[in-house]
Amino acid sequence: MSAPPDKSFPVTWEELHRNAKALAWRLSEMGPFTGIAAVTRGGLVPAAIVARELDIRLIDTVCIISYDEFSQGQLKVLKGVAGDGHDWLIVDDLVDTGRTARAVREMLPKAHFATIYAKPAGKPLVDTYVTEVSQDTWILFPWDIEPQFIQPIAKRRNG
Ligand SMILES: O=P(O)(O)OC[C@H]1O[C@H](OP(=O)(O)OP(=O)(O)O)[C@H](O)[C@@H]1O
Ligand SMILES: Nc1nc2[nH]cnc2c(=O)[nH]1
Ligand SMILES: [Mg+2]
Repeated sequence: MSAPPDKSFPVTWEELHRNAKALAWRLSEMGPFTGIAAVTRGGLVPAAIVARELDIRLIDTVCIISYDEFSQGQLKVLKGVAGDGHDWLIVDDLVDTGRTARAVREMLPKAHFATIYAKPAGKPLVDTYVTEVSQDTWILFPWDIEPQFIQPIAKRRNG
């Protein structure tokens, strides 16, 4: 198991819902979209929220394995989507290095690619995003975390 990057950016369910709705507001001025391709697994919850807001009922999945916890390995595509992505929206939770986005874009070159979060290296690969996060920060999604005791700052500083 590799270690997480030093800086973390925890996201609550409420913040995620608010940001996914902000993404939907932006996307509502584009399209209309025939359907959504959610990039599993991180894109599933954002795609559900965007689909609800844009009244899209046709949802498919692009299934990719990329990261094992905090380190990226060889990309493995388990399942794609038929067609070239014309009038389709791709939704993922974030772009980091952009490797996943690049692979999905190659599969669906005509689709509109949207994420909630974008780090600088992956930003050029996304058509629409909501929040930029620095490259050395790890975003912690609500489904990856649970509340637990944490030492006061003073104690953490003094070792
Ligand atoms: O821009 P990149 O460096 O390629 O990273 C971005 C991808 O990494 C995460 O997925 P992950 O592989 O962790 O799988 P998961 O969605 O199943 O959690 C995230 O959901 C993006 O899909
Ligand atoms: N949860 C999470 N998954 C990622 N995959 C690539 N970058 C990240 C990140 O910052 N957070
Ligand atoms: Mg993912």
